[in-house]
Amino acid sequence: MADEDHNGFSEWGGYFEAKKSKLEEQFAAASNPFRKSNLFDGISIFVNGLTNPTADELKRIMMVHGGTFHHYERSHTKFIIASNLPDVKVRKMDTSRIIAAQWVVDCVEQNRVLDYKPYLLYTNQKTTQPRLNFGKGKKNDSTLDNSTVAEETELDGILKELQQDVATSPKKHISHINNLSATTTSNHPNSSHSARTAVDPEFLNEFYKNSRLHHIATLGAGFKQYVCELRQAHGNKPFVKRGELRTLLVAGKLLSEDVSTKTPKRYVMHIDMDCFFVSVGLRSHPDLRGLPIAVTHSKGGTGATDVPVHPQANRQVERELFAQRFEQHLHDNVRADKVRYGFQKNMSLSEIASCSYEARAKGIRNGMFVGQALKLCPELKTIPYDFEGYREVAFALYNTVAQYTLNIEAVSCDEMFVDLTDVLQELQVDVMTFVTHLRQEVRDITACPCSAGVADNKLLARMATKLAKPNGQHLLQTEDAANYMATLALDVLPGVGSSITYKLNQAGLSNCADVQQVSLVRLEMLLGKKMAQTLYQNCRGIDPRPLVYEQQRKSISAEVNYGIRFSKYEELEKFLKQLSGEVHSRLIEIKRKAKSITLKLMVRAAEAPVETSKFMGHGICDNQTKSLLLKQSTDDLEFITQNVLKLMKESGFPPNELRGIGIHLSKLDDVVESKKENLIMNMFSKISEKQKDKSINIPIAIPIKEPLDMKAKSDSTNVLSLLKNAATRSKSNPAAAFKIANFFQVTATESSYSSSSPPPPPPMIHVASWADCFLNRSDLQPSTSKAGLARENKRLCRADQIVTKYMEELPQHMHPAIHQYITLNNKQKDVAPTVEQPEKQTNIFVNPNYKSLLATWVKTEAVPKPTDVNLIYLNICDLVLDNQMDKVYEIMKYFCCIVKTKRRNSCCWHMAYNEIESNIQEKVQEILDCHIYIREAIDCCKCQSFRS
Ligand SMILES: Nc1ccn([C@H]2C[C@H](O)[C@@H](COP(=O)(O)OP(=O)(O)OP(=O)(O)O)O2)c(=O)n1
Ligand SMILES: [Mg+2]
Repeated sequence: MADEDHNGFSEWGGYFEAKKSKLEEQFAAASNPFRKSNLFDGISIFVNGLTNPTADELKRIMMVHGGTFHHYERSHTKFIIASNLPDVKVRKMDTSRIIAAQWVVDCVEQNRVLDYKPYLLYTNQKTTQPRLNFGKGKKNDSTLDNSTVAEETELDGILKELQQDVATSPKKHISHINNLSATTTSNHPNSSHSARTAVDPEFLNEFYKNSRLHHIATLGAGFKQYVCELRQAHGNKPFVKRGELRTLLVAGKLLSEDVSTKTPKRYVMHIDMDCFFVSVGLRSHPDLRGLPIAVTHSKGGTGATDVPVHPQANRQVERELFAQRFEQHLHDNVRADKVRYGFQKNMSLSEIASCSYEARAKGIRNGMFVGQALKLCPELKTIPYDFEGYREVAFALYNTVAQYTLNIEAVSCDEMFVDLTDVLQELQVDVMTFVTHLRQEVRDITACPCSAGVADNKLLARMATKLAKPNGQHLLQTEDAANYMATLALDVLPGVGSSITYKLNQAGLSNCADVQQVSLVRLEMLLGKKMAQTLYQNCRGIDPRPLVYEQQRKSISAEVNYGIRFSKYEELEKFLKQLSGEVHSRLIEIKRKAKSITLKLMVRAAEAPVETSKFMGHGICDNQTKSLLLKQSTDDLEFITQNVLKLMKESGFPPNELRGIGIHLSKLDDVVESKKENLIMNMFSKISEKQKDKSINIPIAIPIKEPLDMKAKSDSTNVLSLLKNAATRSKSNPAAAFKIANFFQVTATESSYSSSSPPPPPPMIHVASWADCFLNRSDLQPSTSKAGLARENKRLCRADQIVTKYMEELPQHMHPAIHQYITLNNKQKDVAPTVEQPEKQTNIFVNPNYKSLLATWVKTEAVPKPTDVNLIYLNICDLVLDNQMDKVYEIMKYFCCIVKTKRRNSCCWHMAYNEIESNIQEKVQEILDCHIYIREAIDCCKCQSFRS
């Protein structure tokens, strides 16, 4: 079958081969306890079409009498049981194996295997068309004799008895089953138990080839890496596709709104393939387009609503236990409902990875069990996985976007965020025209539809995609965000899972609209500071998270939660060695070393049935983890394996109680990162060398020539003096001059400067040296991480703004000197920290003694130096960005109180405080779209500082 060649199972003999083997094993496992004889030992049947007895009944007969029932026809299927088959079908078949169902019945009746030839349905006298054999088959299809009926009744009786046994008395059931298993296991040493469990040395390979979660996780991680590589390889080269698009726009082949007059705005796009696995699958099943389709391991049809269930499993018990756990411990009603409706008797527990929108219209959802889905929509068609296809389409999607921009944050194989600001500005194209063009290109290349959402942040862009799906696009305007968010449920927000939803529900908050009505303080009481602040913003559509383009792996793991059935420690040890090898090879692949090893175990819960409803599944488990922090990072297989075995031994769980095992390597060091660090170190050492050289050239104080004709004064170390002097001399802006002069006249009476003082300081702007600064140089240590640097840049821009604003009322002629000051001050900040203490805490308010720091500063300094004012502002700003609004409030309140106690130069401090406060208010407005109310305020008639 063509599909099988591309479905990732080819090495396994193809998807259906794998599936068929599994079903055979399931059948064998389920049959063992029912077995009464080995009459049909070595005989397999496949039932094609309607028969009498029915396929179900024949299946039970085979179970009881040691035969094999094939759900699919296989090359080694001994007999095909049928009553009538279409000619076209028969022509292609080996008719020498097609027999009537009565043969089975007669064999049971006579308790021996009869010659099948008289039961052949066709004789091959004609080569073109086999002739229907009106012999035994026909006669026997018409009625069942009494003995068959009796046999059927007996079989039904056995089954009912077993089921009742199972339902009413778990203990009795288990001992009964154990007895049965003991006999059957000894009779069948090669039973399925070892064939497809983790005991089988081939198991791990096969598991990973078939595990969809493994495939999507690998692809997702792969694309994060891929984006990094593309970005590094691209450098500053132009994007070819932008040129092509420009040509189309110029030629009028693509019509765009005129955007040239619009203010540049940030545009974040979220793009996601529609029912990804289905869309890829439909490329090779075009005839199924428009129908309810699901991708799953299950073949669907009646096979999915009537699966053989291991008699040791107890679906009813398991269903209730699962539901209770989800509801009571995890408050996860979605999953509780999933098991309640999906664990019904004999329904397939295969999960639907993806379903078409036609299936969704019938109530089917991704992740639902196939059995339940078929109850909702019996005509649901299932198609197999096509892992190679997903890879191919995912690459096409990423490559298409990457030809326009590499400002891509990879999310998964079918989903990413893209910052379009830059490409839109360059092409002067309107955002939705661009998105239409891009989506069409993706569709042309992949033959799969995708949807896109656009907004000014990631959260809103993702929400916009929800509005766009399927096969659409949506622009969510910032001004509509809060109203739109109010319509949404809480669990659509990032990081809001079942337990947070539960907590909020308990507090009477059931959706985003409710949360919008609640104060931040109340949310903090409910959820803790960090989550509360995120939720406070998110439910209003505010999301300050930047896009992360170069994502680093933080951990790597290999987990198996299927087929884990050990009886001896040796089997477990062998498997742990194999799994260690697997996780080790993944570590080597990404060229990393790990410092922490964690063993994750799923241990059968005490109350859980020994065998699981899902064939070889994990059932209800308690999760246990054991970790080890190594002295040194390692990528040594032997060392990792030894530690894994040690952790296993320490855990003390018996091998037969394990249902899932995972090895997790974390605290990864990074070859690339350490290279980068070296680069940074080198760069810094070069800078500091340059700085040494430059130190001769860079003056600590820069003489400003005209127009300031002020005399030099060595102790003029702050901008205030400059402001004062400038103000008193300002002629160009009388109003400002008046204001500033007024201010300084007032301060002058209190300060050492007075109108009667000697001539003002010289025309020098002092570059505040670290020694001048009240706070440590290390307090201004910029972070070397990317995020830190980005934040630092933002802070520095802001620092410029505050100084600029601080002095904006100065006459124009002073500006060059001030700019010079800022530039040098920033340069100093950039270089200085690397010379001495390269790693130190950035934010001074992290220090628990920050209040006394503030107090000492205000008390000991005569006037606030701009360096310190900036530092305080920047550090508070960081707290705003980190959503630590309580702390911001606390600091500002305290700062204001202290400033109010200042007697000398009080108005300088008033001005500094007000400057910081108004800038912080601006920042809060920008980020949280609100105003922070600070109870304390400066109320000074001298400098006219009043809260507006
Ligand atoms: N638990 C999961 C999550 C995802 N997938 C696979 C199947 C999906 O097709 C694909 C992409 O996941 P999406 O969440 O994007 O789902 P779809 O693309 O199927 O649907 P939608 O149109 O809602 O995006 O990943 C999976 O197998 N199991
Ligand atoms: Mg998708």
